[in-house]
Amino acid sequence: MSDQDLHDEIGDEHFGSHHDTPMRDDAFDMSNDEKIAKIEGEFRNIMETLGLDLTDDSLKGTPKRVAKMFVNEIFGGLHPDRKPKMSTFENKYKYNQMLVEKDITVYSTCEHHFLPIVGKAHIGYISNGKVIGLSKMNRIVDYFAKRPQVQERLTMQIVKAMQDALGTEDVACVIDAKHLCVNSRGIRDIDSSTVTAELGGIFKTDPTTRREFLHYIGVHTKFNV
Ligand SMILES: Nc1nc2c(ncn2[C@@H]2O[C@H](COP(=O)(O)OP(=O)(O)OP(=O)(O)O)[C@@H](O)[C@H]2O)c(=O)[nH]1
Ligand SMILES: [Zn+2]
Repeated sequence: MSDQDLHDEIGDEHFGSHHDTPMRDDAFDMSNDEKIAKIEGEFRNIMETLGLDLTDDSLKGTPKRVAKMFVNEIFGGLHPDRKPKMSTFENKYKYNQMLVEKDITVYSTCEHHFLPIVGKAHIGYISNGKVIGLSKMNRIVDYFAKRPQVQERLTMQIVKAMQDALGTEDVACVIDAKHLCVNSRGIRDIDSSTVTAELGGIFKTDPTTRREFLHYIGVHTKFNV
C-alpha cells in the first residue's frame, strides 16, 4: 500500500493533526514480526548493559517477552489496523438525553518514562441521530491507551474518535489516572493523580449539561461549577 493510500484509509489521525500521536512516515514499513525481532535484540543489549546475565533461566526469555509485549500488547494501538469498528445504529428509540459510560479502565504508558498510567475514563455524549454500541467506548479507550501517551492527548483522541463516529460535537471525556512516573519514582508522590477533561459541543457551552455529566461520573471538584 502506498503512503497516500494508507493516509486516505486511516485519515489525518496518524498524519499530523494536533490529536496525533507523533509517528514517522515509515512507521508501518516493517512488519510486526520484524519489529519484534529488532526490539528483542535491542532490549537484550539494554539488559546486558545493565550487567544482567542473559544465560540465567529466568532472564533469557525476557528480551523476546518484552518485544512481544510492546508490539502486540501495550503499544498494540499504534497500528491503525487495531482500531475498533465503531458500530453505530440509528437512534430508533428516540432517547435524546445524555448517555454516560463511566469507570472505563485505562491502562496506558507514559511516553516520557515508559511507565504505566492507570486510571478511569468517563465518556458522555448526546445523540443527534446515531447511537454507538456501549462496548465500543471501552474499546476506543483501550485502543488509544495502548500507545506511548500523555494523558491530555489520550483524552482528546477519544473525544475526536467518538465525534467522528457519531457525527456530533456533543461528546465529553474525563480521565482520572495515576502516573507511575510521578508515584513510584522522581517526586514519588504516591497519592497524586491527574484529571483531564475534553468537553466538546454542548458540554463546553452549557454549564447545566456539563454539571449533569460531572454529577453522573461523581466528580465534585472545584471545576464542577
Ligand atoms: N503534561 C503531561 N506531563 C506528563 C505526563 N506524564 C508524565 N509527565 C511529565 O513529564 C515530565 C517530564 O519531565 P522531565 O523533567 O523531562 O523528566 P524528569 O527529569 O524525569 O522529571 P521528574 O519526573 O520530575 O523527575 C515530568 O514532569 C512528568 O511528570 C502526561 O500525561 N502529561
Ligand atoms: Zn512519565
